[in-house]
Amino acid sequence: MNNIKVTKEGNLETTLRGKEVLSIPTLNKGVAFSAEERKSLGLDGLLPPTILSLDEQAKRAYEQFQAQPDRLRQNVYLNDLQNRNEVLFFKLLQNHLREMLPVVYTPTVGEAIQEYSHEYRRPQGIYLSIDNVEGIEEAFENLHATAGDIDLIVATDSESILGIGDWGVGGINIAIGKLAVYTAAAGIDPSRVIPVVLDVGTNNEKLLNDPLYIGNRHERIQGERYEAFIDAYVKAALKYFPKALLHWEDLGNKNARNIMKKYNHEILTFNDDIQGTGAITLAGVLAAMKKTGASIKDQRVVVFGAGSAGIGIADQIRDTMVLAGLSEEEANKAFYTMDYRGLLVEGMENILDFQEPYLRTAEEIKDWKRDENGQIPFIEVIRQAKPTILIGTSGQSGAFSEEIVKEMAKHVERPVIMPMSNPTPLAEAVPSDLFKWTDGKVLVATGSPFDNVEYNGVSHEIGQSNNAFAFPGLGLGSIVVEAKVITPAMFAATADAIAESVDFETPGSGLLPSMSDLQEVSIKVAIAVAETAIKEGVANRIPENVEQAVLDAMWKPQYKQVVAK
Ligand SMILES: NC(=O)C1=CN([C@@H]2O[C@H](COP(=O)(O)OP(=O)(O)OC[C@H]3O[C@@H](n4cnc5c(N)ncnc54)[C@H](O)[C@@H]3O)[C@@H](O)[C@H]2O)C=CC1
Ligand SMILES: CC(=O)C(=O)O
Ligand SMILES: [Mg+2]
Repeated sequence: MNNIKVTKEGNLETTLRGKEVLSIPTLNKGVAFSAEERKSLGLDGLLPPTILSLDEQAKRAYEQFQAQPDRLRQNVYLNDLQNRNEVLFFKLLQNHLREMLPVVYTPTVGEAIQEYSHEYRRPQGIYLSIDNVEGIEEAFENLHATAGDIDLIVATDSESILGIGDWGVGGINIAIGKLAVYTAAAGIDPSRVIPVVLDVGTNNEKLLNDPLYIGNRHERIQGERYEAFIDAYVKAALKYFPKALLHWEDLGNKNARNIMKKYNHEILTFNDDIQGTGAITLAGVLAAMKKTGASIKDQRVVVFGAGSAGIGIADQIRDTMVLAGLSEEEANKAFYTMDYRGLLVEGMENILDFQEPYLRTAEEIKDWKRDENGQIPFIEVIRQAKPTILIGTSGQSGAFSEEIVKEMAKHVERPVIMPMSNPTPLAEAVPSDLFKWTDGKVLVATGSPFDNVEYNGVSHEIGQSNNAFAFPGLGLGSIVVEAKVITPAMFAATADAIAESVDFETPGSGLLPSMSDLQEVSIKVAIAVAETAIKEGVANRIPENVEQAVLDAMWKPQYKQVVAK
């Protein structure tokens, strides 16, 4: 912002005074302002007299957090804190990452999104409306930021929020949640990011009928008007912030793929649900191969839920199989993809273009049992395909039933099962059941956090197969080398770096690293991504020492001295 500058010495310099200083979350330190700052910034008498340190404030904030009656209230509390004092919010989050990540991110962010219009207190980020395409540039203009000020923009149109569907303007909270993870995990400077909601209306009747709903109160606009709106957003974002990474979140799967096709080869951008999720799941699969000694070339994979995440995952595992020596055709044949109609087979109606590589032929399944609708049900797919890996990206709570899991376990020594759907209540299975139904043989990772499972005297940590392990480091690495685009090799490097961080020694360790190591893992990912970008020739900036450049770029939750200008 024009009235706040970072000086050469690393101080914050501002022309603002008094209450204005206290109202800007990037500037505000509350009772941590020193006597000198209070004097020069016109804060004397506006604050209680005692000065506390950041650590002391964080202790008090933690007490306040703990006093909240439930997770949603904790989310609202933290959001409020972020809007008051950014450094304190991130300090608290860093101190209690494992405990608070599920509050600012999945699962609780899902509740906060649903309650957005009722819990609304202050705007955060920018709200772009399809009914005012001409206003997009003005919205960016109103941020009063200059070209070099922004590194990252996370945008959603809220059509497919986690597994809970269309939540209109409230989807901005997923962009805010993802950005909090970027900062907590990879030290992306929170003053250099923008959450964006692309409000194209909503098909959610509950919102349309809610008198307090604060988004566009009409049906979702699709087709040419939608595309023009998206294009206007991309153009405006890059006009004002030419180096910014554009992250797409929770779009409907058709739009998500179209946007990827249109922009991914041209600008620095990626789709988190398709590509970030592909990378983290591939990491889990690679770790499973290492734990069992199996080869990725020999896997048979059932993808239950062939949408954005499901096919994004299939694509990245398939590409890795090809690198390991299979032909593309052989690799495609390792997959059995399913949607709400059962197994996807050639000739079915309404097949989406990104699902096509994985369709089974009529010949292959001619002897498979069909249900009364002529479709091939889940249990038959498991019986016939004998998968070694089962991925859940359907948003269908409990779909991995005892019958399904026991059938799978009949055919494979160590079944790899990943119920990836978020938030927690939508998981296809809960880990404790998976241990029980497979006599403890399962290798499991889930999308949302789950407690350890005690089985046969060992406490098993449940790895979180969530793109939160992928996007922060991917973003940081790309930003540090000013990548022109994100290449497939950069996603592969992300997966490798995560898989290498898995604990293969400790009994009961998870299939993915522990969330407590999120920052360490994200740094490794960032270094690997930056190095790969340089190797691939897509880096605009080549630091002498990549590791140092990554570490230097990381923002830390510490107060800067605020000086009056
Ligand atoms: N763990 C992670 O990092 C991530 C998890 N996800 C989760 O994956 C789930 C799906 O998300 P998206 O791929 O974005 O949605 P999507 O709508 O693109 O895909 C969902 C797919 O599930 C299918 N489906 C619906 N009902 C089904 C049923 N009864 N049986 C089989 N398939 C069924 C749909 O036809 C569709 O193909 C969500 O719960 C989301 O939270 C998504 C992205 C990342
Ligand atoms: C984690 C995530 O991106 C999702 O569930 O949509
Ligand atoms: Mg998502």
